[in-house]
Amino acid sequence: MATVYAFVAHNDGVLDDSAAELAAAAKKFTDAPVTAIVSGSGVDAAAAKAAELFPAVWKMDAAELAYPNAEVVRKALLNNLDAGAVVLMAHNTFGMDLAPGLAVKTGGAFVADVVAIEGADGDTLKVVRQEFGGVVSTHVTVDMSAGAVITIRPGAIAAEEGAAAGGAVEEKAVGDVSAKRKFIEVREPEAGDVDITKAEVLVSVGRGIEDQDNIELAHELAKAIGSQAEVSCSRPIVDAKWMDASRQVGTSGKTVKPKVYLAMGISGSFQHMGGIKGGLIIAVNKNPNAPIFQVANVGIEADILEFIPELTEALGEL
Ligand SMILES: Cc1cc2nc3c(=O)[nH]c(=O)nc-3n(C[C@H](O)[C@H](O)[C@H](O)COP(=O)(O)OP(=O)(O)OC[C@H]3O[C@@H](n4cnc5c(N)ncnc54)[C@H](O)[C@@H]3O)c2cc1C
Repeated sequence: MATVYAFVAHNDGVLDDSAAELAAAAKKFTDAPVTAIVSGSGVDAAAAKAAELFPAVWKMDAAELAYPNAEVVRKALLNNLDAGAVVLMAHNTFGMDLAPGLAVKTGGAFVADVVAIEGADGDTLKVVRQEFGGVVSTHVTVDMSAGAVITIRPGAIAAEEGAAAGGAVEEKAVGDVSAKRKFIEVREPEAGDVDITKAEVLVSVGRGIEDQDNIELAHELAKAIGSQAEVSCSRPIVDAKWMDASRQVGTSGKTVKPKVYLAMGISGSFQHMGGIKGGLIIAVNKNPNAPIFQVANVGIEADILEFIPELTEALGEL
């Protein structure tokens, strides 16, 4: 098998959780050393962190890579990758932009949004993807003989605890990365009313809450739980303008790490679940086949419009 690379995401010198997940994902199909690729401007700290997870690290450090422009990064990768390379990256917003074009340019196979890796037999890789919002799993074989670009769903493959690779960092010249796509500006999101990323307990409501007026039920439950609890939501609730975007959990919202996550009337789309990192997930849903029951630690089949007030009342009696 050709060299396996992991393109790792980072921010301000801090590696994204997906970096360790990519290291674990690679070990599921190769015993060979995997090279992490850290791209950006001023990435010494991120490269050093990547070296704790991977036996080798390529540092692509250049002013042109300061902003996440997939066209520029793709060119820098193509200037360095060897023929037949197998490249893993997170199935996040940037990975979705970078990966397909990279596969086209390298001529390798492309598999998106992998949730499990079953192993490899020679150049044939077996992976699992999900269809129909997670209701159906598809087992896919991938011919990696001409290389491959594989995006892995964040949170789907568990990182290894306490991995210490002690890798060596090698600086790579990025080469010609002139691109038609130009960086214009970074727009910070408006500050919201609460910081759900700090909450220990999240009462999170989805479309199952049915009506804007019912959102008050979630606030009452959070109040009954105590000051460590906040209310968060899935994206349809923000789209309906029933809650501020600062409360949205998911790949296009916030990433949260509460001790307890109460998912109320949330189906469990990967875009939502991708924003939950750790903690006990308690899902309440009236549909016994809701995909969230496959990933929740505790599943309760109930109507949340009855369950939430009952739980609030019971907590009030403690
Ligand atoms: C690029 C992109 C980015 C996205 N980013 C995000 C994101 O960051 N966060 C996010 O959440 N979504 C995101 N989405 C949307 C995502 O795909 C789903 O559509 C969304 O998460 C579904 O929200 P939901 O679970 O609340 O609604 P639904 O999928 O409609 O599920 C509602 C659930 O409530 C249950 N229910 C209904 N009534 C009741 C009741 N009375 N009691 C109990 N259960 C009930 C139903 O059985 C169902 O399971 C994104 C989509 C795209 C394309």
